[in-house]
Amino acid sequence: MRRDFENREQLIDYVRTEFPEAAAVSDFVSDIRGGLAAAEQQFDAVDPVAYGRTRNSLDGAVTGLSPYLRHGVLGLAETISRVKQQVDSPQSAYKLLQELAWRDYWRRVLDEIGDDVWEDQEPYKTGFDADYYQDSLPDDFVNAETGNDFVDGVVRELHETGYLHNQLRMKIAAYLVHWRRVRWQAGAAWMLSHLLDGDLASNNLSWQWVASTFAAKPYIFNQENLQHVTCGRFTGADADGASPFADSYDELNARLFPGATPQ
Ligand SMILES: Cc1cc2nc3c(=O)[nH]c(=O)nc-3n(C[C@H](O)[C@H](O)[C@H](O)COP(=O)(O)OP(=O)(O)OC[C@H]3O[C@@H](n4cnc5c(N)ncnc54)[C@H](O)[C@@H]3O)c2cc1C
Repeated sequence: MRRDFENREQLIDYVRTEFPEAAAVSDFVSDIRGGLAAAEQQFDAVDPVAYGRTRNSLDGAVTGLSPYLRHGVLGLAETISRVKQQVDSPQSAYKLLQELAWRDYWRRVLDEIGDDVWEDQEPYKTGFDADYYQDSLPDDFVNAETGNDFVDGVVRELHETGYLHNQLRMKIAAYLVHWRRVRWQAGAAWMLSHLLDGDLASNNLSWQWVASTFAAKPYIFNQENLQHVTCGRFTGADADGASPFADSYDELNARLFPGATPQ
């Protein structure tokens, strides 16, 4: 493959020509830059202390390191030790180190289970058997035409940027599996094919965690939490103003999982 390009446009044209099938699926070009210089620039902006305080918010100080870790531009062990050097004591970087440890953990699970990462690791704890869930993604979902500002906005964001904040990944996964009753495998394959940091271990095992096939209970969220973590960017409402995410957690659990055994 060619490696010498005069500018980014030339590189983009080359990739489009070499991978016409990919260009046909999605022709968006993400702002995320590849390469070591971009990775170093991204690392220089990391603030482990602010990360610990704000990482769950869409406006939070998340690192954007995942594409570089995924493609080996930055090594995981090297990144962990560089983060520790940035702070007075590892305690100050606790949250960031913990998240990097999750990455390591998922990778080790994948090493053990191999291709079974596509199989349910445990039964669903939702009160439904795996057969209850549909195998394919609904058309209105993939086309971002559900009418719900959160769902359509997140689908478009993933298609256009190749990146989603962790909270958006968790919530869109929960929507597909628990509100639309889609098997997590269909959602995982879709997300993996669009993410610039697409990683079999982190992706599939996180989907299984949301679905409850690798966790003690399903992950869900409500409208209040959605609006809070997305800093008001999404209302979570449908075109008619109603929201499938309204209600308390108790009410949502009763509605979504009527046959589940209480935890
Ligand atoms: C449904 C779902 C699918 C996911 N798919 C992927 C994927 O394909 N590739 C991928 O790299 N991550 C995946 N994640 C994990 C996480 O969402 C991303 O690593 C993170 O959002 C990447 O953005 P960041 O680098 O700004 O993260 P930050 O929040 O800044 O985190 C720093 C680093 O810690 C690691 N990390 C953070 N959160 C997690 C986590 N929950 N699990 C594992 N490692 C974590 C990542 O290496 C990340 O780069 C997924 C999570 C969910 C819920």
